[in-house]
Amino acid sequence: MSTAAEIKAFATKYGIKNVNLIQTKPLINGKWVTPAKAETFAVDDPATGDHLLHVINTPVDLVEQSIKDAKVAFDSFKKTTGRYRGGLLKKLHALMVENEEDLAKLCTIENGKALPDSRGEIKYGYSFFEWFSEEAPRINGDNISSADANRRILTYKQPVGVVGILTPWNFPTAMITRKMGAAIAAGCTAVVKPATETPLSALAIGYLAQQAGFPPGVFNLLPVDNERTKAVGSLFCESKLIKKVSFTGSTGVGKLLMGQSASTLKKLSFELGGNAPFIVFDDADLEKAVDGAIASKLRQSGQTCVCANRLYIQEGIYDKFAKLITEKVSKLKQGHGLEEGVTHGPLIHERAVEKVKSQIKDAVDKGAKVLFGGKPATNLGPLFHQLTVLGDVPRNAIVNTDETFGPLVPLIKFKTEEEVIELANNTDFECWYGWC
Ligand SMILES: NC(=O)c1ccc[n+]([C@@H]2O[C@H](COP(=O)([O-])OP(=O)(O)OC[C@H]3O[C@@H](n4cnc5c(N)ncnc54)[C@H](O)[C@@H]3O)[C@@H](O)[C@H]2O)c1
Ligand SMILES: O=CCCC(=O)O
Repeated sequence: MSTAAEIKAFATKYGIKNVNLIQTKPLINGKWVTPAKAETFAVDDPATGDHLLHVINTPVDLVEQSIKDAKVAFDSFKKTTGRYRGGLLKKLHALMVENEEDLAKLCTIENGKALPDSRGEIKYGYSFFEWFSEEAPRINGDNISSADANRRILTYKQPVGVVGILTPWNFPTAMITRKMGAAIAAGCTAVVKPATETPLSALAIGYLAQQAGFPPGVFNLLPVDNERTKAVGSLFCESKLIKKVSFTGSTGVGKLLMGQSASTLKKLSFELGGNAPFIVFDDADLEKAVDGAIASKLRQSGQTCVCANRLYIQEGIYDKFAKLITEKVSKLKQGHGLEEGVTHGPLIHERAVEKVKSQIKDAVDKGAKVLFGGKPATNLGPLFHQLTVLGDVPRNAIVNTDETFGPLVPLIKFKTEEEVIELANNTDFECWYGWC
């Protein structure tokens, strides 16, 4: 792991005021643990490729120990009142507010997103603690009418037990706080494996949870490298002590985890991939439609699960829309997320850059036109790809069916409402609301 001097130098370099937020060891049963044989992995700045700090690669036996510790902690934590747990979350919320700017910087440094985006994430992240601090005291059951006059039916809500939390790099703070807020409010304890790319944001929450007075074992943080991630994923799914797994990430990994959970019939909550359509009709307000499309499609350089993936533009407004979105995208600024004025940072890893490149090549080979960008931007850093607008994207291009998770804006022309509804719904991803 990084030495105290390295951590101090890192904090000074990036203007992080609260140096205690920077932790590089796993948090197990209320302690920052240094294993006997301390292997580490590097945390990189995706904008430059520089190794920033080294974090301990938690050994599997310590992960197992932390699951046992979380179970012991659960046996008393489950008996606490919702009001007590709400109080813990309230304190943690206040501490995150106090350390907001430092947390935002940490997020940008390891994830690459522009600082204003990270500030938004931290606010979004701590809002879950505020929300669940208010929900915790009001976890009520139901009194249900019975068909039999001699009976009463009551339901109680009880915590499920130890929860395994697996979070992604694209919201290194908010995906932990959302899952953890709910678990703690309910009276569960948690073992968390943060994304390998972004452990620092997670460990900073661990530090603040300690300051907020979380009892030992209630919230455990287990950073591991990519190789060990698979072993920890299957351990969480197959452990009899873990009663629920919550995961945000790719559909492929979600399927794997679901398969691994069969042996324990685990309760699962997953948030996976998507393929959202963005539809613009001829009578749309052009400015608003273009601004909305950019905000949705290019947020965090296209790396959020709620990004629009494919843009359907009606033929009457198509040319004007294509011209305006190209103009507006050309004014956005890519670069290091901490640099003033930068709106878009790098992608997270080489696989992400390759996916964008291959979807562009596929669409262009099938007849799409590059209206803006179209190439990697290695002049900015190894993981940058130009923000790209493709026009006349044919319907057989892969981008119609496969999520990009990158800065590619594909414009697909349509004629009628019936046609576009058919196209929009022609996807393996189900509509959540049952409207479509
Ligand atoms: N829904 C979301 O918010 C979200 C977030 C990130 C990524 N994604 C999806 O992931 C794709 C690209 O990102 P990626 O390739 O880094 O995704 P990924 O699924 O490989 O990684 C996401 C997270 O899952 C963890 N993970 C990976 N393999 C695991 C395993 N076997 N067991 C347990 N955890 C494991 C990783 O540490 C990472 O933090 C995107 O196309 C998108 O669909 C979705
Ligand atoms: O990227 C997906 C997570 C973002 C969210 O659900 O708010």
